[in-house]
Amino acid sequence: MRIRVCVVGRPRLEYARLGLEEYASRLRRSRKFELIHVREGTQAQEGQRLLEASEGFVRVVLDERGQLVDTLTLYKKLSDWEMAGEKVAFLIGGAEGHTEQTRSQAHWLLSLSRLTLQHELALVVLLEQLYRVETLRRGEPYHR
Ligand SMILES: C[S@@+](CC[C@H](N)C(=O)[O-])C[C@H]1O[C@@H](n2cnc3c(N)ncnc32)[C@H](O)[C@@H]1O
Repeated sequence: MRIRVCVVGRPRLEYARLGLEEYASRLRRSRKFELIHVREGTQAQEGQRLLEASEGFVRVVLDERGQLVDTLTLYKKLSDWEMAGEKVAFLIGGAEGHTEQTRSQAHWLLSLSRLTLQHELALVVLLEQLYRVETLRRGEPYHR
């Protein structure tokens, strides 16, 4: 299945760049995985760019107000979409977060925690979870 992660701007924090490279390279080994950086701008412009970058994909909008799930539920959701032949895009907002317009276009609003995370940190957490799901799919003993 094709997985696309769309994020506002490029990571500036060193630790985020390292985490991102680590999990993105692990994911690319076995998945059609793409990371799209959209240009920063006003909140509305960023929202529009995220929507354009995820056109034709099932949209999972990352937002602290979203549904809190465990890793196995995320795995099940992705497996169901894979069986249905869908491609899935995860959208991470910029410093101001998502607009109501972006949230209204979500197939699923997903929360990683009730805490507000800096968006580069949210990106690293998301990629680690996608990698974790990938190891479950391959039957590897990473998730415990
Ligand atoms: C700094 S946060 C934006 C905070 C903003 N005040 C808001 O209300 O959304 C930037 C982005 O990181 C992601 N993010 C931060 N915390 C998150 C969380 N707990 N769960 C899911 N995504 C989160 C979201 O995509 C969010 O749009």
